Amino acid sequence: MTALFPFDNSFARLPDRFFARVAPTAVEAPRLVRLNRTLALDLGLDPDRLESPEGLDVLSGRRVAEGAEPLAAAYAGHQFGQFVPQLGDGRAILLGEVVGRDGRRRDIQLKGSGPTPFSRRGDGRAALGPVLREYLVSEAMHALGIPTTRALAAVTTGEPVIRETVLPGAVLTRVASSHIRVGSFQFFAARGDVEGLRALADHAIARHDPEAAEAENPYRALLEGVIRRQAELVARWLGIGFIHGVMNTDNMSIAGETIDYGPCAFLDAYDPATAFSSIDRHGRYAYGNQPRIALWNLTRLAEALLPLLSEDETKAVAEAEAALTGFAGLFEAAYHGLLNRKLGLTTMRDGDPALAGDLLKTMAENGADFTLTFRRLSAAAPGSGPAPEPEAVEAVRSLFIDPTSFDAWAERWRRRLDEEPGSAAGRKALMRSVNPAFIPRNHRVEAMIEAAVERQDFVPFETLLTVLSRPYDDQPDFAQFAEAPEGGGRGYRTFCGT
Ligand SMILES: Nc1ncnc2c1ncn2[C@@H]1O[C@H](COP(=O)(O)OP(=O)(O)OP(=O)(O)O)[C@@H](O)[C@H]1O
Ligand SMILES: [Mg+2]
Repeated sequence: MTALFPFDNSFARLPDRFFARVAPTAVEAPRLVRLNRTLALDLGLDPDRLESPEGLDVLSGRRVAEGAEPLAAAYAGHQFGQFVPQLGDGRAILLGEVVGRDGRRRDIQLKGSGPTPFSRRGDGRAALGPVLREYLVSEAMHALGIPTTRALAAVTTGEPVIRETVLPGAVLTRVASSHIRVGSFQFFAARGDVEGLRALADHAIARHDPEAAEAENPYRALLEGVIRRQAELVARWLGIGFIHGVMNTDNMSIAGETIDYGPCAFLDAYDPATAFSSIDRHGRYAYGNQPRIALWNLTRLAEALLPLLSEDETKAVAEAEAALTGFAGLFEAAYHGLLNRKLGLTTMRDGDPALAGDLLKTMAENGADFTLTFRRLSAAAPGSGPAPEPEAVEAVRSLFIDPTSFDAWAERWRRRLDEEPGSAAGRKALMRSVNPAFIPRNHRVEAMIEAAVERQDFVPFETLLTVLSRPYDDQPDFAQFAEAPEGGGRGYRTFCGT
């Protein structure tokens, strides 16, 4: 019989000091909450077998799958600006890598599968609520078209985890292009281990930037690759109102995927100062700060890479600075390009960033819901055909405390659209493809978690997954899932470390 996972491991071939080999801890009474059958097929796996008792044993950590080489990776990281030289996978265990049907190599990792040598004071476990949040939000991000780690399965363990209260335990099977983080490089840099740093960089180049190997300075090319991916990723986050919530350097992926959905949340009413995480008291990781923090983290990566950039220290710093200088332009281009598409503009003119910026400012002053404003604008966009229905315009206006402030802006928008090529239908289709109707609204995610944890009711989880798998379609049967919460969702809080 063939193996459940056709593992083809490369990270496990790196030197011993990169990780601790450790098996998952067996759990009492595992039960499958959900298997992502579509993803399983994409990875070339057999979903029926994964759903069988044999699969459940592996997905819950009761049995080590054939070919797996379980390990917890070492990494360091800046947490809220403070450097911690040793973190590492304290509750995650990499089983190995598989090469999917698309030829892409992906990590298969269990999160919440028991203690590792990096657990510090933690129990190595995850509670059901955060596991369901990560499953749902990462899959929603994927459907929204945003680079992310994926969720292959969620299982309950049948064992309690002790947090502020006693909660049901769970394990998430996470799939990622890799789990190499900015903090992975910081781990070796902090130890002055240049050979470790080089081995990690070469591994990262092979996996994420193979063309960098041919560059004049491969390590600068790697740094530039990470900078480009992160600049584009953060622009995409802003485009859907995503707030990561804990952008520590150990939560920033070299592959450019969104990773670690601990305290993440989405904007309801637009306000760039929004920070939902209870431990983010100074708003370090607020919505509008994310580009600045990404650059701060990338600067830490560049510092870690200095010994590889050149043997001459002055030259190394010059290489790092030159690469980092590129961030602003890449981010601005991605962000303003996206904002323009959200407004139905396919060309870029000098005044466009100000036009978009003034809409956002008016939304902030008027408590307008971010997602609804842009989605409804798609229906209110004028074109070469008949004028938009008055109801469509009114649907946007009504989101603003002072609707006349929207009218003043909309006048400028219409004049700008008059200069655009293309048909009205094409414009609407473009806008609908970048302005989702459905995002994982915070109040819906909380209600879903409460139902599962308090009442063992997984129907809201399944329903939300269904709705969020087609975020750009109208889905009239699920219209209530597009609605904003009462009061713009301002009092919402998320909690870390669960
Ligand atoms: N319950 C726990 N037991 C042991 N270690 C933990 C626990 N919770 C968090 N940690 C560790 O604390 C550090 C910071 O946690 P953080 O919340 O950023 O990550 P995470 O959600 O556990 O994992 P990841 O970044 O892999 O998604 C990580 O090294 C993590 O492994
Ligand atoms: Mg983390």
